[in-house]
Amino acid sequence: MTTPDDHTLLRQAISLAAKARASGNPPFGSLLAGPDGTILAEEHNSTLTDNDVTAHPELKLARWAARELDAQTAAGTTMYTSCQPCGMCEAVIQWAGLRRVVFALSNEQLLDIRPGSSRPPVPQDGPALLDEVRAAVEPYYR
Ligand SMILES: Nc1ccnc(=O)[nH]1
Repeated sequence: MTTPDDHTLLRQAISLAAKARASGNPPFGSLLAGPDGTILAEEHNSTLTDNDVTAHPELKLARWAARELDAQTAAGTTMYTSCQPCGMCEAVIQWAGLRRVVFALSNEQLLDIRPGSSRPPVPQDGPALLDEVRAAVEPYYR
């Protein structure tokens, strides 16, 4: 459920998407609104100008929140974003302790506009060297 107040902030995220495009980047924009609704930080996509495929606004904001917000503030902070976060960003939003995301365009709707990015799953080999890795890891948790 989204409210008229959500829509006001969502419109600002959409204007950040336009700003991304004007700066030579794909059109995605996001912002964080704190527990009282004030805007804490804004970002737009900079994947092309930064030459960094991970430079999504959602990721940059979640990392900012992880560094700058205490747990209680993070839990009361909402991310407003022009497009639903991708899997990469969703995980980082979760780790940062944010508890609500409001998006305009869904990932499914984005697929109708733009073909999906084809990044195949990365093969992972392991586990291996259990004794050696346990010696490095276990003392930390004891
Ligand atoms: N939700 C998003 C999809 C693609 N790129 C972005 O920056 N954000």
